[in-house]
Amino acid sequence: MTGASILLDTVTKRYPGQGKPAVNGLTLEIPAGKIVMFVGPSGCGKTTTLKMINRLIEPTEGRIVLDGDDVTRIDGDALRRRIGYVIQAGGLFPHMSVAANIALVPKMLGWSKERIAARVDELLELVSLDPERYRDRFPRELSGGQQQRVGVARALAADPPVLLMDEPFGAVDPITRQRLQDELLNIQSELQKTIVCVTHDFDEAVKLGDWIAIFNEGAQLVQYDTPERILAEPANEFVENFIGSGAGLKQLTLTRVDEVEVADAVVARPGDLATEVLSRMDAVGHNHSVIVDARNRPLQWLSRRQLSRLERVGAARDPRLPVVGNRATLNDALDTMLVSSVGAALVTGPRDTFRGVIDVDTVMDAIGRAHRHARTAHAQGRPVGVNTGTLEAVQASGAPGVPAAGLAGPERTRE
Ligand SMILES: Nc1ncnc2c1ncn2[C@@H]1O[C@H](COP(=O)(O)OP(=O)(O)OP(=O)(O)O)[C@@H](O)[C@H]1O
Repeated sequence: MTGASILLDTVTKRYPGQGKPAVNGLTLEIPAGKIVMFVGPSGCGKTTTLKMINRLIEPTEGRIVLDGDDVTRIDGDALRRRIGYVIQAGGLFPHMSVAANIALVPKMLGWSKERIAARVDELLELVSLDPERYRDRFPRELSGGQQQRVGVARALAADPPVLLMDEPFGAVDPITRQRLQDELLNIQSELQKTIVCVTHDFDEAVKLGDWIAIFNEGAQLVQYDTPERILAEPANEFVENFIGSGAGLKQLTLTRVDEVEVADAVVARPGDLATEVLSRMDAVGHNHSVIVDARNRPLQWLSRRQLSRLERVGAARDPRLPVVGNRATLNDALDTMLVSSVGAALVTGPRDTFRGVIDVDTVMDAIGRAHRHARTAHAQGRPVGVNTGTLEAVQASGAPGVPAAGLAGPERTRE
């Protein structure tokens, strides 16, 4: 694991001229290598809390502890080199190329030219941008999603243990957002950074978060728990309202396509005889066949009727093919199925290769199982989150919120 643990220890932020503190005595443990999502109503102090971690905002009181080191008083610039920071739309410098944007921190750290160039290409590959095509472009020559990818690459440049993200995917369309979220999860499974992310989108919090912190005004922590338990056992009415309607449906966001069994399909290749494909479909009672290219990537999904009009299978790629990646959530899969004429979706794995078919029945089964699992899940290793004292005090008192106490209910945080 490369992530570092973070502790906010009784942290308060008072802005000059403001009556109430923006953040009030918050003690929050952020476990190493996990994704923690901050959600809550506008102005509740999410961004202030996030920016106190890299001291873009200085806490008025309290301590910030990174992997056991008190970093509250160390040089802020030095601290920020250990913490990647991603903001909406990437926050790229418009007059600098993609490569120069990514190279910012490595340059400051005095890396050699060769090392920087190699790192830039490695990171572009990591965020699924072809280095040859993109390294010399300027931000205005990129789509919103591509800019966001470069923003993530830049934040990861010097391999920091911590990544802070402030509404990273707020400015892109829903489909691009879904892809960027999937990519972040893929990157995270490889790198295991500690990621703290502010979002306005509760579904995004459920999809990405190992832990979700739900705040009310003054960064009062209302519930700090796994997405499963927040959905199954909201701490109070505030959380219920925040989750909104369709908590059952949101369970779909908890399960990924690679966790459910996908169905086999009759697979054919360009050039195959249509009659031969049809007879293979007859043999297994299937009404559709998936056409894949030489690298096993889906090209078309043909019905009996479509095949019966052909002599041989063609090589064209259907741009409207309903495809989901295996890191997508069942919610994403359901969205894709609903616009597909087949009422199902094709699932692809690494390098977009075809894995199988997912249909509505599979999704419905999974909802039932997710619900039962959430209710019986253990709350082991739950990090502390309170507005009522230091970590030591909370632990010494054995008060609600202590991870070792384990069974502390969701009512453990005081409002
Ligand atoms: N520089 C500042 N000076 C004075 N008050 C500020 C400053 N920055 C933020 N605040 C106030 O502190 C409170 C918390 O703001 P913050 O930006 O942390 O909230 P947030 O939860 O991130 O909000 P949003 O979801 O709208 O981005 C708000 O009441 C805000 O008006």
